[in-house]
Amino acid sequence: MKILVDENMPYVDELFGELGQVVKVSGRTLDAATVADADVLLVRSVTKVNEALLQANQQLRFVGSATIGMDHVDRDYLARRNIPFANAPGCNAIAVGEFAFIAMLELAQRYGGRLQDKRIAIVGAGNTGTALANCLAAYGVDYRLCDPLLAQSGDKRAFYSLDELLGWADVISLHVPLTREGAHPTWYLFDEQRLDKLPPNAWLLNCCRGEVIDNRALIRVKSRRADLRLVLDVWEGEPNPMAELVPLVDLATPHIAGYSLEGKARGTYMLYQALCRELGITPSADLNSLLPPFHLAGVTLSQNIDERQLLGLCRSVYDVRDDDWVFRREGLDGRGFDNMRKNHRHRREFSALALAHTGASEVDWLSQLGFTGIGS
Ligand SMILES: NC(=O)c1ccc[n+]([C@@H]2O[C@H](COP(=O)([O-])OP(=O)(O)OC[C@H]3O[C@@H](n4cnc5c(N)ncnc54)[C@H](O)[C@@H]3O)[C@@H](O)[C@H]2O)c1
Ligand SMILES: O=C(O)[C@H](O)[C@H](O)COP(=O)(O)O
Repeated sequence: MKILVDENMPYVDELFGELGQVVKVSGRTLDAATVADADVLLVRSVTKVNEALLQANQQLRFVGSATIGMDHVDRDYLARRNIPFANAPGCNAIAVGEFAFIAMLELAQRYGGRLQDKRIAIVGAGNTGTALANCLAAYGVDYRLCDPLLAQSGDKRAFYSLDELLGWADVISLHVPLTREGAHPTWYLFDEQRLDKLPPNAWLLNCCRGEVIDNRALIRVKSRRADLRLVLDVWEGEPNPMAELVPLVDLATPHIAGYSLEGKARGTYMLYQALCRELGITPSADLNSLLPPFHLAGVTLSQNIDERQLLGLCRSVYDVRDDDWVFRREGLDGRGFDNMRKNHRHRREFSALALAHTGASEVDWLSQLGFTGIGS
């Protein structure tokens, strides 16, 4: 069985090696001829999976995408051809939630004031939005959710309209899929008109898909609104972000908000489980054994920590300023953008760091934030 895999998917040899011959390819440039004799195709978000890619292949048994987003996959076409498909919902939700939380702590530190005093609007309350909400709740930050689809579906949480939240929030964090149809499409959800309604001194974070914000309009609005603070992990026109936009952004990264080692491992593992199901095999590999140990054995806290110290703790797990710095230097063209993503292996989740305390400090809320608590 030939298993064609995007080269940016870690742990494929360990997980799929026993199921067939693993062949690694560039997902960005994958073509129909290369896919023609594959039995299994495993992609990431940069591969458009559609008729053009698959028409020469008559033997494909399974397509998997190690991502949450599915806007790159023509699922109707796969269904018409009876090709089973799986993605990895939730695999990198914790990574995205922690990324947005850390970015907010960075902005608070950079511009004064405390994150704890801000009001946060989370637009899209699915896996990643909820992961951010969990971080904010653990730290005691006031947040509200906007998700008309979940509101209609009977989700019992309190929901607000986007316009209500634009009148309430200091910070807006975007966590929606990219959709062009339906009652609540998200393509250019933040067009110029809506960007103009951002409250004074607002922070706007986009960790979902670049095209949820009209990036040209954002350049125009930001050029006349110096008060706005921007965190962009995703860009219209990836892998070529608009060069004029990057200097206007406080924290700029190349679509790596979900790129914790844990998140990537979970993504590959979820596809491994799905393929095993499809083949009628019991999965034998263990997810936890894939991850390397964290470089810090643990941290002992001797007193309660303030926001600056919390940021220090978060930075010891993942320092977003490193990625921002490299991105501005190397990531601005397509090759640099993709290279940075391909070589991105340094980030862990809060759970990698074990926290002990001496008794004088309170660490329960840090466990809720995601750190591993090991008591006193
Ligand atoms: N930057 C990254 O590395 C990264 C990582 C993971 C996911 N993503 C992107 O983020 C998106 C969200 O991920 P998720 O795991 O939270 O997905 P999800 O499907 O769990 O949640 C998305 C939520 O958005 C809601 N929604 C849809 N349209 C909306 C609208 N117009 N207004 C408000 N809410 C709306 C949906 O009802 C859903 O609850 C993914 O589709 C993917 O494109 C990016
Ligand atoms: O949708 C997702 O899961 C994320 O956007 C994911 O992190 C994208 O990463 P990629 O597949 O492009 O490597």
